[in-house]
Amino acid sequence: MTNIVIFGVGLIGGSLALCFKDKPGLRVVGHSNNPKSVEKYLQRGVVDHATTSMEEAVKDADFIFLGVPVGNLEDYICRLNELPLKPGCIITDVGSTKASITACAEKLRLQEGVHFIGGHPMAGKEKSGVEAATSLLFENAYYVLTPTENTPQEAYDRLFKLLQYTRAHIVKVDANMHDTIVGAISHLPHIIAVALVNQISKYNETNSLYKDLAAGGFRDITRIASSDPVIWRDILSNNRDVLLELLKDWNREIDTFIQLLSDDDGAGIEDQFRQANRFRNELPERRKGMITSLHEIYVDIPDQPGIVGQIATLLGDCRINLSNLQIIESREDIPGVLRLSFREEDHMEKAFELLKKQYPVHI
Ligand SMILES: NC(=O)C1=CN([C@@H]2O[C@H](COP(=O)(O)OP(=O)(O)OC[C@H]3O[C@@H](n4cnc5c(N)ncnc54)[C@H](O)[C@@H]3O)[C@@H](O)[C@H]2O)C=CC1
Ligand SMILES: O=C(O)C(=O)Cc1ccc(O)cc1
Repeated sequence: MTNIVIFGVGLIGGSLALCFKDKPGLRVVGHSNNPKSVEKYLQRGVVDHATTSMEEAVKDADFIFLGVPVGNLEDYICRLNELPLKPGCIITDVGSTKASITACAEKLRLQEGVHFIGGHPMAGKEKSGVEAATSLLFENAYYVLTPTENTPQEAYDRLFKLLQYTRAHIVKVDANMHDTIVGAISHLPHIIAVALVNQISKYNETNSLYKDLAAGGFRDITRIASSDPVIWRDILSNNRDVLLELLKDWNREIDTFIQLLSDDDGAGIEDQFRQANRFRNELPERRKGMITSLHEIYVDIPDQPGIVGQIATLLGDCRINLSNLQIIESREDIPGVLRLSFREEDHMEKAFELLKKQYPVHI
């Protein structure tokens, strides 16, 4: 039996638990300091066993996942290192930053035969808590691991193998490089979304039409401003140096627009949009990105007349609301791929369950 222990069974910890739960030979144990949370994990069937005792949780652990906020990770590793751990145990985390935790684990002398490998499943959402957890969260997303030169290959391979249950694409990245890149593509956009919402909310105090008229585009690019304040306080503080540099660059981009507008430089504005269009259109089509605004699934469909209508009717009959439907590849020699978008996550999940009985479906 392989024992997997999860500290912090929230959105990410809970989603991992659901990926491993009921898989042959795996037993999932959840830990919380709060007895009510322990009850909740069991009631929701997210784990096989749950406890408030750290010592009991880790007694036979083969893998320990830390799903707590970034600001608590170092404390957890230090406390775990004081407990009797099983030789061969692998400790890993899911924190959105990787440099400081990887350096901390390197510096700390972990018990003989115990290894830490940093991890970051690069998928999530603006909701938090075990209530928002789903086994589909990581499917087709990247999952970064940050082993160091001291990480035994055997330990990396074991974690890599276990993580196949997430159906994510596991990639090895240097921890510092991770923080630089993820700072740019995830942390900076979260700051921008929050700043934009706060700017508009101040205008709204004088005229509530701002809120009433805020539609499509505004909602799309500000969805992530609804993310958990404590989780994001910790991420931004932890990646502070990288973000301060990125924000200086951001100011330069904004200054460019100030200049273009002051000069009434229409061609320059067009050029900014052209450049952005080019890069954005090159982003991977079918990979679940960091900042997905819609819930989408992809269905491989046979190239036969009426098939699109049949799928739409099937969903409609089950009261599943589609927000968009698009054929993204259709040639005679390959099946078409249908992209179905949903505004509601649970509608996407229902559609996934329904359609997978008849067609290959990907997330
Ligand atoms: N939210 C997202 O989309 C993503 C978050 N992450 C990372 O995953 C980790 C967890 O984030 P979420 O699952 O979103 O948060 P969450 O709030 O859903 O879950 C956090 C869990 O940690 C527990 N917790 C909170 N404060 C604690 C403390 N002081 N001591 C012990 N336990 C505590 C909570 O009870 C909860 O079970 C964070 O490190 C975050 O950076 C990684 C990928 C995506
Ligand atoms: O909601 C989104 O689209 C996100 O960007 C989620 C997210 C948040 C934090 C991460 O470390 C990784 C992914």
